[in-house]
Amino acid sequence: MVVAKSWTMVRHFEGAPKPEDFKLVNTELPSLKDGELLLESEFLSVDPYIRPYSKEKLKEGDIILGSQVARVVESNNAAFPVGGYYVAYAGWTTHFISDGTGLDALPSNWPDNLPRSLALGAVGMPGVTAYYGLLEICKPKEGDVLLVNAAAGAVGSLVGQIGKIKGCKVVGSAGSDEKLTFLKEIGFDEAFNYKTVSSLAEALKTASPEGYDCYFDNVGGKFSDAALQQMKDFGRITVCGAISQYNDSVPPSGPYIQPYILFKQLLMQGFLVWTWKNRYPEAQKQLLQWIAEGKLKYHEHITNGFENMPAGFIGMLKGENVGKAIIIV
Ligand SMILES: NC(=O)C1=CN([C@@H]2O[C@H](COP(=O)(O)OP(=O)(O)OC[C@H]3O[C@@H](n4cnc5c(N)ncnc54)[C@H](OP(=O)(O)O)[C@@H]3O)[C@@H](O)[C@H]2O)C=CC1
Ligand SMILES: CCCCCCC/C=C/C=O
Repeated sequence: MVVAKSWTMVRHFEGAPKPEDFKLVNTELPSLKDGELLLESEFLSVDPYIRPYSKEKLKEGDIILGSQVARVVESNNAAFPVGGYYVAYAGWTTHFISDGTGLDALPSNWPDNLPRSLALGAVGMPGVTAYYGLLEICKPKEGDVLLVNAAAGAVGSLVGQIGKIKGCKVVGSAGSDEKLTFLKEIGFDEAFNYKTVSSLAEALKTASPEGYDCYFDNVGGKFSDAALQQMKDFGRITVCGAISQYNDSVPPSGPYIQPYILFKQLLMQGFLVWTWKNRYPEAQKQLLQWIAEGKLKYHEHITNGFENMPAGFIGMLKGENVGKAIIIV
């Protein structure tokens, strides 16, 4: 008999998630039926979307939302042999039974020397987000100036590097000086700490006095209010995330942005990676190639131990991570 350990939601989050919002439960899993397989999580992902999506998708007592790279340890389904690795959205759990629905095999050309955890990061959902969110909405051209915030994180660090590959000048903002050093190491031209600058408007002007052609927004809120005013005419904006607002229970009122969009003739579009689900392989192939060529660097922020998963999640939301936040079971 296999016992699955799972993190469940004690109560809906109010404000920032807290350790007491999570409860670890043990569940004995039943024997497999025909067509079923048992998987064991190897790496789990903690992502910002868990905070906003929990409200609509979970009820109290449910397993927390999330994805993992998991190995088949027992199988009654010939299509999923023992030893195979898959990305699943089974939530925060060490073991789970599946009939194969929704399991995504790692790309077939996965190099032996690459950690499988990258299937949750640079070659997974965040990588695909950076790839299509930047290339299909911002449509960067050689010589464009690109701005990205939460720049040292999973998505932002890839957006900046893809911008460099496409010939942009890249400006990033992040929340610590350690992160600014990281951004310079991976090729950002300019970087500033949004927590310590005296004025966001001045920091944006100093980093690019001529303004910005492309803005990849992971943060929203006051940062976006300032960034919109620094856009060049006909600038393109990908609204990928709004992490500064995920803990708000009442939407804050901000400046009304229509005049900036109107008089600068900006293009601003929301992006959800699920819309690109059938084009994952194409992006993953290119991301793997850039990694192999040394053009795309990845960094992971590892939390060891399934029991530390809430701390890893809370820490990521607070900005403790450089690169992709990963839990090793
Ligand atoms: N639309 C889509 O399909 C997808 C959207 N996303 C979005 O992209 C964004 C980045 O996700 P991901 O790369 O996985 O996460 P990150 O690895 O970037 O981790 C989150 C980061 O957000 C920053 N942050 C937290 N609170 C604030 C705040 N109040 N103001 C500014 N920055 C803050 C922190 O960095 P710092 O130290 O710099 O503050 C933290 O490290 C999120 O908004 C997420 O929701 C992600 C995947 C798919
Ligand atoms: C229930 C799974 C939701 C995955 C959402 C991926 C898009 C992310 C949006 C914001 O972070």
